[in-house]
Amino acid sequence: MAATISQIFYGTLIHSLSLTELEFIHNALLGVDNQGKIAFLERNVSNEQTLRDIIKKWRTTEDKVVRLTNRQFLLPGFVDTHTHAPQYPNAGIGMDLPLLDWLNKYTFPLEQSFSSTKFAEKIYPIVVNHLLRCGTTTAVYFATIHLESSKILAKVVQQKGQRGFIGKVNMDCNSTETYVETMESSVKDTEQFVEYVLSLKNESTDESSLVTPIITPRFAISCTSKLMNSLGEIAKKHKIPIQSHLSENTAEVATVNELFPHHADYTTVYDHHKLLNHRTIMAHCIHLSPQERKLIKERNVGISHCPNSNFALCSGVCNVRQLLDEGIKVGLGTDISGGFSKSILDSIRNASIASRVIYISSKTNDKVYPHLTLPELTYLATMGGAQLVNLEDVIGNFTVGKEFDALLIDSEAEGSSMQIFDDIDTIDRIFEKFMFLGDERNIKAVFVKGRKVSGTDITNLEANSYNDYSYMN
Ligand SMILES: O=c1[nH]c(=O)c2nc[nH]c2[nH]1
Ligand SMILES: [Zn+2]
Repeated sequence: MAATISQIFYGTLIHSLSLTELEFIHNALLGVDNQGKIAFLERNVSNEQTLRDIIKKWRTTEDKVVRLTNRQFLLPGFVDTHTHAPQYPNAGIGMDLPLLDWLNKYTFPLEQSFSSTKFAEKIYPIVVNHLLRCGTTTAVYFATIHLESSKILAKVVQQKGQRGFIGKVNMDCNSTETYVETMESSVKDTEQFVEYVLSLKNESTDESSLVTPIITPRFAISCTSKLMNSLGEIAKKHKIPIQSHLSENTAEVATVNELFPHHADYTTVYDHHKLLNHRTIMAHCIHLSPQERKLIKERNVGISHCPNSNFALCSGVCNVRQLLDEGIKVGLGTDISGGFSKSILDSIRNASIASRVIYISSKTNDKVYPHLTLPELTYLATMGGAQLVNLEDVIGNFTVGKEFDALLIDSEAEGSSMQIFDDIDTIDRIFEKFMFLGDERNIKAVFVKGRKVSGTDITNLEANSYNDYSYMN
């Protein structure tokens, strides 16, 4: 029996077919079923009769059709593969220090405030709302060491309908006196947290299946060997993902080498504790040796590239071209508040600039690393991220059968900072302008699994202009 169609979009769709192939589908007719899945995608539906025939074939009605203007298009939702929800109040401050000092001065004191569940209840809904507004349909979150506040983040993500991977942070050494756990409590609380998030999945509402627990040793400096071993076991037992930081800053790498002198390198420390596998996401990975990259590739670990953070904390410039050439999975992350922006559009722009820095400095060398192209940047923000969270068969582009995580982009939204010129700007130019000049004002609606989770009324796109700034409050 044919699926029940709940919504149909008619207009331009833009998505990645592969790392290098960006597809523009003009006069596309895309149907979403009542399970939030893409039921059909017809190309070049250029006349009304064909449109009506297709609608009839799917036993649905024309009132389900949302007609995009020729200044609008659909994009797959963005995947933020690395961000710290509790650090959001610090976004935009504290760029005067390198990583380890920055953690001690700015980050740990703020994270410690989440010992108060009241504080978590106040901050986390704002974070999730703002990320959704920016088009982040899937986010991979670090919370803090606190069990109850971490549960609140998971619950908020679930309630707001975002696809989320939520980690209670683990730290049992080398922190401040007040922001640290014992090994035993860290393991116990992590087990409880995992059970809680898995139980959210089993609730009967539809959106409940969108949250997943992720094991989150902060980094090797703040975890004892015993703790890392236990966390590897918990991840294995529940078949759940793992996230951490790796090789972000040279002082961090030197400290890890001092703390774990029996291991060949930083990557091997995690490998020894069974923390590297196809479900692992490692943020940064700027200063990896060739042997470390080989191990990352062998274990099929994904790397979250967070260029804003890498520039802001002066950590270094990651050679993403080299990682891609070596067949390593890469996605983009905002890394709030190491990175000062909450938007994956900003990650796209900084990834572009970082790749140009690498290209410029490689031009005089034997090995030249070409900078990332627009199709590659689009892929990293959508399909690349989907790969990191092992959802490449579920989200990331508009393949029939996938779930509809999408953004409705309006290049002429009210207050938009993109300038469109009628006689010059074709849709491919408009798309490129959006990627480099657009912002959340241009993101008219955000869908996760077919459900609108952010944005304005889309029933009459010609008539409605975007003027809802309520999220600013
Ligand atoms: O950018 C970062 N942000 C953090 O919070 C962190 N903790 C360890 N290493 C880190 N890097
Ligand atoms: Zn981080």
